[in-house]
Amino acid sequence: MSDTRLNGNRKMSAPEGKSPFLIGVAGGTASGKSTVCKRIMEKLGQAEIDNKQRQVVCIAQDSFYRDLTPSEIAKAAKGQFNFDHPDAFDETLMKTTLNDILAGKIVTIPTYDYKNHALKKNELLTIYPADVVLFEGILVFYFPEVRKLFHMKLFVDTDSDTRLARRVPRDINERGRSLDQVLNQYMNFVKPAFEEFCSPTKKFADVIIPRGADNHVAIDLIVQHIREILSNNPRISEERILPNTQLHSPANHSLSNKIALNGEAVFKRPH
Ligand SMILES: Nc1ncnc2c1ncn2[C@@H]1O[C@H](COP(=O)(O)OP(=O)(O)O)[C@@H](O)[C@H]1O
Ligand SMILES: O=c1ccn([C@@H]2O[C@H](COP(=O)(O)O)[C@@H](O)[C@H]2O)c(=O)[nH]1
Repeated sequence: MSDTRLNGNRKMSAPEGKSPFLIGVAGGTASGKSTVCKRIMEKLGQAEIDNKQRQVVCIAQDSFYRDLTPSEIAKAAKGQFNFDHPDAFDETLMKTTLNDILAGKIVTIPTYDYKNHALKKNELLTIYPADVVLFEGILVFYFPEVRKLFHMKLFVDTDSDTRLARRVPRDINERGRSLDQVLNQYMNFVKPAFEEFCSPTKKFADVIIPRGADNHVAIDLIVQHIREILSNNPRISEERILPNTQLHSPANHSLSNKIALNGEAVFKRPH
């Protein structure tokens, strides 16, 4: 059965299932990308829903780190491998997987084990066709062929002091690093790669979210926009999705101070 939907000004056909609205969420390490995605899912009433039933799903770019060679594994163990360089990712797999998702296919992706610097190939996540797919990571806008797949591009813009202050405890508590390891990796690889590869991709964003998940106005507006897109889709009944977002009205008048717009419209259509 063929499923055709109007997604912005591009008509997409998904013979095997739904073709989702694909949102890229970029930003430096610990900027709050995952937290912003989590908030969006919560506000769309998706957080508690079983994986198979979800209309909004989130995928991390970390699931597309490439396999390391034995000498790279040795380097990684000594904190000498650059996980912030585009070459650390499997661009082809990222592209194929996102294209499969856009074609409405069910895909499986591994989760990432930061302690061992490797994909957990026996812990696969199944991504079922959904209405909205969020794809978050430091370099999701870096690769042109991946970038062009997004219908909406968000950049989480949190200052570098805050990001480092968040990364240190996170990497120590959740990713098995010592303080020295975190700081050395940050100085040698993370910071220079952010400046060279991640920060320049901010210009591709449709919406820049200063302060990440603290920016409730930006998140509410994004949620509202997603809700409108979904309600324009005749296949999705209103009650299945999206209780109304409460916008914080006192802040509405000063929107331009809250969201840095990168273009003439708040949200651009697919390009
Ligand atoms: N607005 C915030 N206030 C306080 N802590 C935050 C905030 N946003 C994220 N964090 C914390 O900072 C760390 C990194 O956030 P995360 O969303 O995982 O960033 P990213 O996905 O960009 O690496 C996590 O420990 C998270 O709980
Ligand atoms: O084995 C690894 C793989 C990645 N990293 C670091 O992770 C961040 C990206 O994840 P965020 O959640 O966006 O912070 C990247 O900066 C890598 O340096 C790692 O340390 N080890």
